[in-house]
Amino acid sequence: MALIVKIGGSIQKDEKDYELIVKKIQDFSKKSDKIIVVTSAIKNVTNELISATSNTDNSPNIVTEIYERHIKLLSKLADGKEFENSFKDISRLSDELFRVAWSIRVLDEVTPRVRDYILSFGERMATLLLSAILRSNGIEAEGIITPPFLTDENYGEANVIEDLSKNEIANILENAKANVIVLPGFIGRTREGRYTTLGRGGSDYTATLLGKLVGVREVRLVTEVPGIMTGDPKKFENAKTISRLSLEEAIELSQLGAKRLHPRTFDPVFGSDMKVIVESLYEDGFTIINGECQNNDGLKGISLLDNAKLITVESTKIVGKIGSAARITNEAKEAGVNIISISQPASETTIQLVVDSLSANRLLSKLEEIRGTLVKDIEVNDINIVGIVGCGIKKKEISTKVLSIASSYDPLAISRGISNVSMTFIVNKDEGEKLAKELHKVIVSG
Ligand SMILES: Nc1ncnc2c1ncn2[C@@H]1O[C@H](COP(=O)(O)OP(=O)(O)O)[C@@H](O)[C@H]1O
Ligand SMILES: N[C@@H](CC(=O)OP(=O)(O)O)C(=O)O
Repeated sequence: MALIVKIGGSIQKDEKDYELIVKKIQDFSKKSDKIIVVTSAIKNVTNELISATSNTDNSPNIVTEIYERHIKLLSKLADGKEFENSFKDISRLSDELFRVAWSIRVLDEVTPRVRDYILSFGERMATLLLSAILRSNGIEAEGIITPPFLTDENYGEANVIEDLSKNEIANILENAKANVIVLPGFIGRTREGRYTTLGRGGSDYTATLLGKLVGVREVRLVTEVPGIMTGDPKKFENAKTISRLSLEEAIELSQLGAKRLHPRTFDPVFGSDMKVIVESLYEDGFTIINGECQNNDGLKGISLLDNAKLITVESTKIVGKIGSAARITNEAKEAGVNIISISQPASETTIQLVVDSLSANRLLSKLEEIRGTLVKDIEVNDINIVGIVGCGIKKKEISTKVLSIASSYDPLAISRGISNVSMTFIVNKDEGEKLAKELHKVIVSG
């Protein structure tokens, strides 16, 4: 039975990391006759490529630095013929990237299609590097840089066409010469052969979707933290690994930003008996994700989103008027702004929208255009979003406890997520961290 192993970008930074990755793949090879390794771009490369697309003056320098990092790692970790061949392959890809970097510098324009094309180099170069390192360490591995998925043309957040991709993947597996196949995560291609990306964190989603399309039992997401934790260990000092999450809990936590997982990561797991394991390259501890809520489930994890704005649109003209909410949300659509949360009191006098701080101004200027018609007043507040997840929240005694803690922070809005396994509180910006830490204490103390 094949096994899918996703190697995150956070654990691809230096020689030590690659030594541990080699060891991990060797260990997995003892248990599984076919391994599909999905790789992300090496640490920070996607962010750097994004900055190349917004800071076009500097793009040739950025891509030169990316190329040098790959070659430096290759020269330390591969030798002889392996080094020579892979050096040529990585250099060929980098030449192409360098030419694109110069064109965007000259044109000072990057379309969504070109942006995805540029981002695709991160995962493609990582595929060449990782497969070369595995081979240099005696693992029979083949790197295939063609993305395994066919997608639509929704650049930046492409949708995978599953039936066509299934055939593609079957072809890849049939023609592969090695038992360890390294594929690029995060990227796809259209039927015309143009590169697309699936959205940030998309390699985790690549791994689970491949798992579904190939029909595997287990997908392993290998990263720098020992599983999905009760809170981001960078924000919550005493965060602990969550040993098991039901699918609903995992979906809620990933949507709320835990472990920077792509929001669709767990979609492919529905209706299958595939389990997903999130584990660390460096230490023991892992999270198993599968199945439904269990009776003894309590509270599992917390998230704190601290860069959001609450936009309150006030208008007596909204009351009882069919289509007014649609009109407001359509402004967000027109502005290309994702609505994180939306609410309206039964009096229908206001509509509250929560959006990312970075996109708030785009929405505000669209709303200003309809001031005086549908919109009377607009209020903007800096807020935090605190989300708490766990099947236990369905139990009255647990939800009462959570609500009573939150009530002392005077939440601006409260909502519940899928299958009632989460609660989200919108609070003023200076209150979020305190509330999240207090709720986190309740989770950790069980
Ligand atoms: N609840 C959480 N559990 C674990 N990690 C979290 C959580 N919330 C946020 N993170 C952050 O996610 C990071 C790992 O995600 P990411 O950098 O995308 O890894 P990778 O590149 O390996 O996919 C961790 O370093 C951690 O700071
Ligand atoms: N490289 C892409 C895809 C990805 O999933 O990366 P990572 O596994 O490092 O989160 C990104 O940064 O969005």
